Amino acid sequence: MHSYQREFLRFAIDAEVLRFGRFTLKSGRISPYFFNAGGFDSGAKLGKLAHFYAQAIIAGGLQADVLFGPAYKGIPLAAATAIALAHELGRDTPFAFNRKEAKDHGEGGELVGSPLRGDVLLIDDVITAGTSIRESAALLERAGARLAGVIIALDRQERGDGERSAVQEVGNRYGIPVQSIVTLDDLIQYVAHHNATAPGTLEALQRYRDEYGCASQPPSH
Ligand SMILES: O=P(O)(O)OC[C@H]1O[C@H](OP(=O)(O)OP(=O)(O)O)[C@H](O)[C@@H]1O
Ligand SMILES: O=C(O)c1cc(=O)[nH]c(=O)[nH]1
Repeated sequence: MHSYQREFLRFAIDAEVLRFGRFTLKSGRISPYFFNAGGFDSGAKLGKLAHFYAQAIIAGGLQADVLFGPAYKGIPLAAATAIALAHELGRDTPFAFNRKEAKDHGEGGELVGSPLRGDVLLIDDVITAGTSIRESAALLERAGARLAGVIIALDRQERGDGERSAVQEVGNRYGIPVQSIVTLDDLIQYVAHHNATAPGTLEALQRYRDEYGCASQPPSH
């Protein structure tokens, strides 16, 4: 694990974005941990988060014409990361996001921000079963753009439809790179080596990985 990944996990745990307990996921799975990007709830925290995304985008060599953040939590991520890319790296990248309910007055429609065109880099917080990414890929296709890559904060490394992880399935299905700042393996490694969580947390994470983890975990970046 790189030092920026350890720093990111400490940041997410301190901000209580990464919490441990009992959580029901969109997929219906009951998870002993949850990543709630909504907890990056101040200008300083969001700015720091965007810096980690920008670092991971560079580390993964990801290029795009437009950044796209799916509603809801992807919206501030796309906006903040576009600012970080412009200020820190001099890459002024257009960004866009969608509405979950299409607007029927004013400018109307489900898309906000830059027109979606060319290669689009999708930015989100987590991938669990991959539903959200598939929905976004269909939306991009309808708009005439191409999903060219995905960047997320946490790859939960869970099985999707088959034995492979949802991240691997998304990568193979669309032939695109899927980059994360950290993975569940990184989190387990971090919890094992730092006294940052309640007793029993490590074992609960390991049991969850045994139950829902993919057959072979992708390498940690
Ligand atoms: O890989 P998946 O199984 O789709 O799960 C991950 C998705 O679930 C959450 O979004 P959610 O749709 O719950 O909405 P929110 O952003 O409005 O919280 C999360 O932000 C991811 O987009
Ligand atoms: O799978 C989900 O629904 C999910 C998991 C997680 O860690 N964070 C989140 O916002 N959603």
